[in-house]
Amino acid sequence: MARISLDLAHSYQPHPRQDSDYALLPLEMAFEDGGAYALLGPSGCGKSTMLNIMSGLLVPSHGKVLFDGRDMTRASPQERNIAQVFQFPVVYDTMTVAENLAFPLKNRKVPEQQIRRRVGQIAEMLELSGQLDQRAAGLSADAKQKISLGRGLVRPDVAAVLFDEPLTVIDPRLKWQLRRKLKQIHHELQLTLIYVTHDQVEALTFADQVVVMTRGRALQTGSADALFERPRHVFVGYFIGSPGMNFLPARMEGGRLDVAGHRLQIPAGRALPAGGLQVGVRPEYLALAPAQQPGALPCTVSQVQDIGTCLMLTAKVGEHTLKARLSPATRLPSAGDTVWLQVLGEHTCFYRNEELLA
Ligand SMILES: Nc1ncnc2c1ncn2[C@@H]1O[C@H](COP(=O)(O)OP(=O)(O)OP(=O)(O)O)[C@@H](O)[C@H]1O
Repeated sequence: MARISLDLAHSYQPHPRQDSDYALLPLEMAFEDGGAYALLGPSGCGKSTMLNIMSGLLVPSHGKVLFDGRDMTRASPQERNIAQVFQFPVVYDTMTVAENLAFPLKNRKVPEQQIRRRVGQIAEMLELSGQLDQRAAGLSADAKQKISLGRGLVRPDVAAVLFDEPLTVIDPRLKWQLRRKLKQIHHELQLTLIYVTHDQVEALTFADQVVVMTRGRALQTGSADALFERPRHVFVGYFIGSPGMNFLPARMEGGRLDVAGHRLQIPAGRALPAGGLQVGVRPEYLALAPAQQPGALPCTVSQVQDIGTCLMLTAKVGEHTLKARLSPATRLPSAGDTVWLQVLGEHTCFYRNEELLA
């Protein structure tokens, strides 16, 4: 295994001139040995480009890729000792499940006995033990993709295993199970796993560290908790969570804080600089408050939905919409009612130019 560090940028164009010409803007980051990472972001943000640069399928147009401090920028995937699992199954139909799983080990001339042991272990982890002697040809797409996952995980000596949206073809019911299984496999095998997805649930279930990306930028790398509690960029606040973070325009002037046109008391212990700000608060932390309570705003209810585990309240403060997750025990307001929502509190984040300030 290896610590993989990147200090690079990539453009598919020969003469990039502006930020939009880059699939990856200049970034510096490291993937620690044995970690479980996810690269998360919307389509086209640069996830596959970053993965392919790590695997050696793509040479970055600028900068370097280091494995344990060694420059591997131009090394092939074989030289890097990387295993990859793609969106669609890569299996040999004429081989049995066991032969497919053994293939990467046979290629490396691993002794037969060790191969049998490792194939047995991986098959058991992925619940393929009962199908080891079956030919891959007759298997379902789910089972074939499980074989691909197994082939990625079977070598104990790889620098890292890279997964590019590996659960796309998997049936939704099995998807949930496999996500958890991969997490468990990570704990058992202690391999470095890097997993590309645009699905936040997939990323947050699987990974210890999630890299949130947009438009060629890696905005924040953090645990599920850090990304939820302290998004360092408004995009992270908006992209993580369901629904995402609420944002309201604010302004500090002459030591006074104005949020969406209302004067509010600055929360204790927060020093805010003068000028324009954005206030970010998660729907989970917006609570109903008594009228005129410090830090609360009067809002007009647009909609209340009972979504089982909670009530989802949609309300307007001026032209701005807020979403609040309220406990099911809450007395139900009706559309058109005025309610006070506690916007400022210990979980509230303040942003300037989209970056977290406090
Ligand atoms: N071979 C290529 N040649 C030119 N441009 C490319 C190439 N591959 C990707 N791009 C562009 O680079 C940007 C990043 O693409 P990339 O595939 O890395 O994003 P992604 O986050 O993996 O998206 P998706 O989830 O849709 O696969 C996009 O604007 C894409 O159009």
